[in-house]
Amino acid sequence: MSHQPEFALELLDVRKRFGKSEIIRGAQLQVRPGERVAIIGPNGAGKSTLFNLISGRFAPSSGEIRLQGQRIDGLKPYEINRRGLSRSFQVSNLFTRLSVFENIRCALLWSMGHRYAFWRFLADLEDVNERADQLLEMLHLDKRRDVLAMNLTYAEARALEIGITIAGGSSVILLDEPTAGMSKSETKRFIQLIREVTVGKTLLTVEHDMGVVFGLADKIAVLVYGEVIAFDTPEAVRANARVQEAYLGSVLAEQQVAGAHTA
Ligand SMILES: Nc1ncnc2c1ncn2[C@@H]1O[C@H](COP(=O)(O)OP(=O)(O)OP(=O)(O)O)[C@@H](O)[C@H]1O
Repeated sequence: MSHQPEFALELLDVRKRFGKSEIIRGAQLQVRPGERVAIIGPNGAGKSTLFNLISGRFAPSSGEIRLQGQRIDGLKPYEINRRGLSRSFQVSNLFTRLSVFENIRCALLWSMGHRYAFWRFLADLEDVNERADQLLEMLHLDKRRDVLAMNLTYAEARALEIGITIAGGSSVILLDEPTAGMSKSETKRFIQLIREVTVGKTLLTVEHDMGVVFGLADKIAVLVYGEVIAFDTPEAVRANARVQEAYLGSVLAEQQVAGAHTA
């Protein structure tokens, strides 16, 4: 039995400069296995940059990033993926001319191709179709199995995208604004779907919609000017005076006003 590290993902004094400006300024974060974490913060706080650092698109200027206790900072995105971290792709990265089933099958084959020796790969090939169908059922896409990806509704395409992200069996999943562009009822269903398909996994999302944040996250990380100023349960973050002042007070007020107008 391999022992499980205390943290699935750790950021230790992570910094990132672009030219002269330091965008991530000593970010700290310790995420336990199985936690669902939403990263929130004002525009330009560095949320996307943080995701790009974790997934290996950028290397940090200094600091450490650890996945299951092992350093991953400076590794290439595919190497980080191989170690068990998967980031959602944009809808446009679906194979639009392949069916839903074929998209999932490709994701499974791709992940197996680099994880297994060739003889093992051949043996496992027989299981792939079955596993693809299981995933489609979980995603509630089984009835859309043979539809071309280009003919899916927006919400279905986002579900397929999440299926592709989790297909490889990664234990840490990064989702960038998973419900962006969805209606209120689609969003509600989609949060439930994300909860179902990520059971047992560690989940990080970047999210602007506070309804999604409070519906999905066990913990919230508040990023302001490249620093994590709070990392706690939704209730504690909501009550945190520093967060209220820096960010959440105004956002919640705005979203309540917006909600009142659309209600
Ligand atoms: N490759 C880059 N080169 C130079 N500056 C960059 C680069 N990427 C991001 N930045 C700058 O870093 C800052 C933070 O951007 P980032 O997109 O990470 O913020 P964010 O919190 O995701 O914002 P939003 O909520 O608006 O998406 C911005 O000022 C942005 O201009």
